[in-house]
Amino acid sequence: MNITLEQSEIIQEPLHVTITGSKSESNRLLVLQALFPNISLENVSNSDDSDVMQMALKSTDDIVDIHHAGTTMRFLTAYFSSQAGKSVTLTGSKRMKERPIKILVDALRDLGADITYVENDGFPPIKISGKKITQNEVTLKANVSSQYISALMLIGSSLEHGLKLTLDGEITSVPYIKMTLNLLHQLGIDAEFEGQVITVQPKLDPVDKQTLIVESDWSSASYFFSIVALSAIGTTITLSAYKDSSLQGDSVLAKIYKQFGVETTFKDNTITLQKVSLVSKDTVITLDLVNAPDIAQTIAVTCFGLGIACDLSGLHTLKIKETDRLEALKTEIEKLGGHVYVTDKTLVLDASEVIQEDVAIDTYNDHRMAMAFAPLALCTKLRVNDAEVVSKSYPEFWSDLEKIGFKIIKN
Ligand SMILES: O=C(O)C1=C[C@@H](OP(=O)(O)O)[C@@H](O)[C@H](O)C1
Ligand SMILES: C=C(OP(=O)(O)O)C(=O)O
Repeated sequence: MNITLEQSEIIQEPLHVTITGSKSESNRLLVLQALFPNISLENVSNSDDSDVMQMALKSTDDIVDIHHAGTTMRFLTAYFSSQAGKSVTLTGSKRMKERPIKILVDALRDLGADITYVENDGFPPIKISGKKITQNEVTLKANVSSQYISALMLIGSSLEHGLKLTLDGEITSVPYIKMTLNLLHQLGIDAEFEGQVITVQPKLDPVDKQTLIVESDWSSASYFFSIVALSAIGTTITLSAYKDSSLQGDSVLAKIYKQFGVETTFKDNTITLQKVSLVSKDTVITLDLVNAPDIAQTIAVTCFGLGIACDLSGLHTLKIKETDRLEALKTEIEKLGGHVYVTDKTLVLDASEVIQEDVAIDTYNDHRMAMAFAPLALCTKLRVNDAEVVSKSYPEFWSDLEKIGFKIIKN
């Protein structure tokens, strides 16, 4: 489905949006629930990535296709490796077969797991023959994806001797590791993350019966921060359901968007975003996003829409996500008339006055390409190709934009 976004103003009241649960929290908790069925979950994400996680955990098929879902692929690789007697081949989309998994597979093999590559070494699909894992110490490289580390942590307490992970080198996307740690703690699992070492103790007593409520997704909230940043002073949008102390690293948005004149306040599980000041055209937004890689696209496009420069670093993981997000951002912003310079870990955008009208944005099977560019409809008419990609994390994205006044025509 391709769509056209007519140049819009957000005028409809009340400007309130309820966002589905965090897909990162949901996918961790779904794996933990499979290990500890005593727990119940509320506000689980309705994203494709969480749907496919639920489907895979229930599946009795020999082959499980997890499509584009990175966390699902990585978390299930660890989970199925530890399920004695279960044999499964995990596969995914064309892009998933290009997203590396060797660091995780090597770590699991070091622990005694039985995993073989079905097509190309180092990449899905993989065939897993589940085994009882008794070894508990492993070292793995930490600068490629934190998902490998979270995957191991999630199964750690179900292993006979628990786990001791030694992280080699710089650690990327640290808040996601802390999110995993925190969820383990909520279940009463003894786990620590000190320096370069993570330990997870085996859980000998059953986990207490309890309900965990997933906080709504902060990465999804980022598109509304961008919308408010690109709107007139006074524009206000409220989003729910959030917690005052978030486990999601992307909650740093509230601090970052202050620089774009957006004030964030929190009350009763609702965040209120309000445009309170204009941003000077000679502002340069300089940020290291190593802890919040998923909001890089949103921020780059906000800067482009405001006509200001940015200098973003810490982006080395963007090349191995749903698409090469650095190249995709450069191509699409340049189609709109901007100037972007990328390396394999940085993105620099020049300040520019002009935004070309009626450009068709390609989305490269990447939900965040579609959602990050959509707010530009406040500046010009634009088109978005394959707009249905948003369902990977936020299926109601387009209908929520319509609710707040965006004019969307399906082509
Ligand atoms: O653990 C998680 O839920 C995630 C970790 C991050 O990946 P990397 O650690 O590969 O950067 C993030 O980009 C992804 O969207 C979700
Ligand atoms: C990178 C992402 O997801 P994943 O790695 O889980 O596919 C994302 O949602 O931006």
